[in-house]
Amino acid sequence: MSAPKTFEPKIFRPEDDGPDRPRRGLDDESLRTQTTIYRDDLLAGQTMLITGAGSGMGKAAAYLAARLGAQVAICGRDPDKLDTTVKLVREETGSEVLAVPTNIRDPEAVEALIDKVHGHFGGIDTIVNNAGGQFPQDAIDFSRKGWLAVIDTNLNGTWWMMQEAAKRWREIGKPGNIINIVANVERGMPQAAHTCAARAGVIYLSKTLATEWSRWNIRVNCIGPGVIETEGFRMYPEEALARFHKANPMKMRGNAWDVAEAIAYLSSPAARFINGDLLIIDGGQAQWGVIWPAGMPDYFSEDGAA
Ligand SMILES: CCCCCCCCC/C=C/C(=O)SCCNC(=O)CCNC(=O)[C@H](O)C(C)(C)COP(=O)(O)OP(=O)(O)OC[C@H]1O[C@@H](n2cnc3c(N)ncnc32)[C@H](O)[C@@H]1OP(=O)(O)O
Ligand SMILES: NC(=O)C1=CN([C@@H]2O[C@H](COP(=O)(O)OP(=O)(O)OC[C@H]3O[C@@H](n4cnc5c(N)ncnc54)[C@H](OP(=O)(O)O)[C@@H]3O)[C@@H](O)[C@H]2O)C=CC1
Repeated sequence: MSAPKTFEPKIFRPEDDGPDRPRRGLDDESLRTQTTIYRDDLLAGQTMLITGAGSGMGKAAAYLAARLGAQVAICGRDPDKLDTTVKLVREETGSEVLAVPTNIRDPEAVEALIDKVHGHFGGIDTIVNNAGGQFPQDAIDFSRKGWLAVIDTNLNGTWWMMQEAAKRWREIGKPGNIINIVANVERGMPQAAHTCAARAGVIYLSKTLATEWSRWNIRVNCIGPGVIETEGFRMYPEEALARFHKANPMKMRGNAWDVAEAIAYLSSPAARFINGDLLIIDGGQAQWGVIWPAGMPDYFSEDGAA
């Protein structure tokens, strides 16, 4: 008879696993060597604003966009992280990225950001709402502040960006393209209920706006990543991370480049007739597995109580 298990998830803070955790995700050296199927000038003449681009998928997307000829503006809260993207792009492409430290939760700061990018580049063609995140916890234990932080970042912050961008596009009579990075939430996700609520909100907001805003030639689409190995993995305990890839039938983790290439596609002329859609990039996780971002409680294990 197997020994009884005692695992119950508890609050996990990124520092709990110690300072020596492996750094995850594509580092600058790996980004520099990524290849792409796209032609060099695919995005030439286009200006893109990418949020949360000091790390992870946002950084990869900014770098790829610049490589494909786009003018790129980025934001995030931490200016030092943004600087690493500016430096990478400058060294690899010779282009200057406009970095504007901004908290997307602050609607006035978002308005100023849109103003600044318009002023600097003379317009914006594509906005990528990638900034976001959450912490893993059973919903019943969410603090009020924690719930509000996740909803405010992922739902409200994304909305402020969309509305400010669209108001400007309507005002100047120019077309627009919005790409929202959400998550694969179709079947919900235990220990991530706050983010599921926010992301589902963004998905259905996007589908609605794709209709309302088509009269101004503004397209709105979402990308739903599954398990994509990035710096963001620090938010999860090692024990949970060790199982993440088992949630998809390919039993692998995607990387930031997988998502960056999808962003480039949705930004390109090839996507001109795609509107209101959700592109899932998850290796088939939606049809197959489940993730427990804080670790699976005994109750749900095969030999757990039921
Ligand atoms: C998409 C797929 C789904 C998750 C499924 C996972 C599978 C897919 C793999 C990866 C998915 C990813 O998204 S990876 C990307 C992850 N990247 C990120 O999450 C980066 C950005 N995240 C954040 O900034 C934070 O997590 C977030 C809470 C959203 C905002 O933080 P802020 O800095 O504004 O706020 P804080 O001051 O830190 O926290 C505010 C309150 O939130 C609560 N709080 C914060 N951290 C907490 C913690 N670890 N455990 C409990 N509670 C916590 C506390 O009540 C805090 O108040 P006090 O008690 O007073 O402090
Ligand atoms: N990695 C994965 O498997 C998955 C990720 N996602 C989502 O994809 C997006 C990118 O994640 P990923 O690259 O993995 O993780 P990262 O943590 O590397 O990236 C998230 C970025 O968002 C920025 N950010 C967070 N809050 C704010 C804010 N209030 N204002 C402005 N910027 C903010 C962060 O920068 P700073 O701290 O400087 O503000 C950070 O650079 C996130 O929305 C994430 O939740 C969804 C599904 C799966």
